[in-house]
Amino acid sequence: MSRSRGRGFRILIDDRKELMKEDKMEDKKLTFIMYPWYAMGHLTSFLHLSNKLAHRGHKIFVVHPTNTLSKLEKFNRYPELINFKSVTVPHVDGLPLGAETTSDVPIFNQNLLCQALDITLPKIESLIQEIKPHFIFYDFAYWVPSIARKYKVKSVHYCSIAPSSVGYLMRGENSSSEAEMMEPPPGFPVDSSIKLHKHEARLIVALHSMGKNSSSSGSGSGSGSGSCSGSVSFTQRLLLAFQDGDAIAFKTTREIEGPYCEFVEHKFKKPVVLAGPVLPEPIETSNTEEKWSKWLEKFLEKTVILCAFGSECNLKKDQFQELVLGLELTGYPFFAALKPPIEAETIEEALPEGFKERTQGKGIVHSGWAEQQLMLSHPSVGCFVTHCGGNSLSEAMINECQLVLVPNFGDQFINSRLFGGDLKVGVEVERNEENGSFTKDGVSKAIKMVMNDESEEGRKIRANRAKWREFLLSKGLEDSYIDALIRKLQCLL
Ligand SMILES: C[C@@H]1O[C@H](OP(=O)(O)OP(=O)(O)OC[C@H]2O[C@@H](n3ccc(=O)[nH]c3=O)[C@H](O)[C@@H]2O)[C@H](O)[C@H](O)[C@H]1O
Repeated sequence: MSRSRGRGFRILIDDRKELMKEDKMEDKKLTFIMYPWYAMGHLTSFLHLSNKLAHRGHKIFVVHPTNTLSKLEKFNRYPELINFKSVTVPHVDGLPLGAETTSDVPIFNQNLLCQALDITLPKIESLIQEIKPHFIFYDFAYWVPSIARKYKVKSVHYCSIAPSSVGYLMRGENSSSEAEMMEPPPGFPVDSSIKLHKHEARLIVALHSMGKNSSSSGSGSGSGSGSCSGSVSFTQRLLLAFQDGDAIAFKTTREIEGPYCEFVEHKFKKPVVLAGPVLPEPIETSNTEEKWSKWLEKFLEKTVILCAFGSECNLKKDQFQELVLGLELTGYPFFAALKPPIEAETIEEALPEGFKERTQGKGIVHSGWAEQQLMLSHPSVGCFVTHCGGNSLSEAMINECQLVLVPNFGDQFINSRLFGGDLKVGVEVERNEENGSFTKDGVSKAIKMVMNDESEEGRKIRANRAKWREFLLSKGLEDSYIDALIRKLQCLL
């Protein structure tokens, strides 16, 4: 009897002994420490996986920024097995006072947040000594594997960024030019639609050089010696994080990103294990969400446009205004959860002239946090205008809303090409090639295309969207991936 247990892990089982050994292994309950990068998109991603592991009786300790616990507790479906371990972010010169996650820090200063987390090394080491886990799942903290090895703990880089993004963006220490970054790296999957526009490549090259030659309060020398270096650049950090662990895990499926996973496995010469779709568990509604749910109920099914740009994105004021004017231009009701634009203190002062009056009762631009998972599942929501953050896309894909893609930074560009190009489950808003700006007409056009355009392209996108949603929700898919992941992890022990 042969049983495929996931990519590249095919075993011909020809006797009960082998099955008995395997079943015995599956009974072994594991203990994990989860140490995510302090970004909401990463914190929620690690928690979603923790729920799947806890569902199978494994024990998990999740390291989190102290004051963000209130936003995270609601995701914990197994409080008897998933324990939060608060590790406060030390202050580093240049970080806003009290900064805890990427949403508190301007994007090009986030290397300071990296350096602040580097200072938590001794705390993480003492957690490993105290908890004695089988595994530590880590993120950007490239020094975790060297610490884990001291205590014979296996380390897995659980990457919240998709393999297509890792394969495309991680080019090596010597930063690529804009022209090189516009094209895929050598050996990239041939039928991939992923390329970068000029303005996107420019931002990526700037991101990769973030933190280069920065003096810092981090301590010790490079990885491998159980300490960390304060002057490591963002690129070096990510490369080390991929190179030094015992395995790399992604939240994706072979069916969607198999060729990209193989490219990454070959590039880093490291086992790549897949957690599958890691579908978010339903979360409890709160009073605030009740209020928004009642507002949404006023409208016909699948007619409201939901717009949210994640926990980090601050648009420039002119783009913020083009976005909300584009929502208005469609004539559909809309709910936008956006952070105030860079040049404004509040959403109010950033809204275009007369906008509030014109959209009274039909449109809301909400400043701050709205439970996106709940909003996406509401029957009135028919379209999701997203910045293409990894979690936002996976949360949207299991709901019925159509997708309009407005990537802003980093891996969001690659996610947008993957969903709008390879999978064709959504449409990208047209951008100015030189500076990447979009217009209200472009926003409105993209929304109408996916919502009601009877063109061949509109129909094709809606059909693909339904097909991939059905695949991700198919019975047994998620369990098969999580069970295969656990088996592969047990083989690492
Ligand atoms: C992996 C990486 O996470 C980062 O985080 P970011 O917060 O931007 O986006 P998401 O991953 O969508 O994560 C955002 C998470 O916050 C939730 N949310 C956000 C805003 C809000 O008002 N209410 C909510 O509930 C949302 O439901 C999702 O779970 C970067 O984008 C990066 O590009 C992405 O690939």
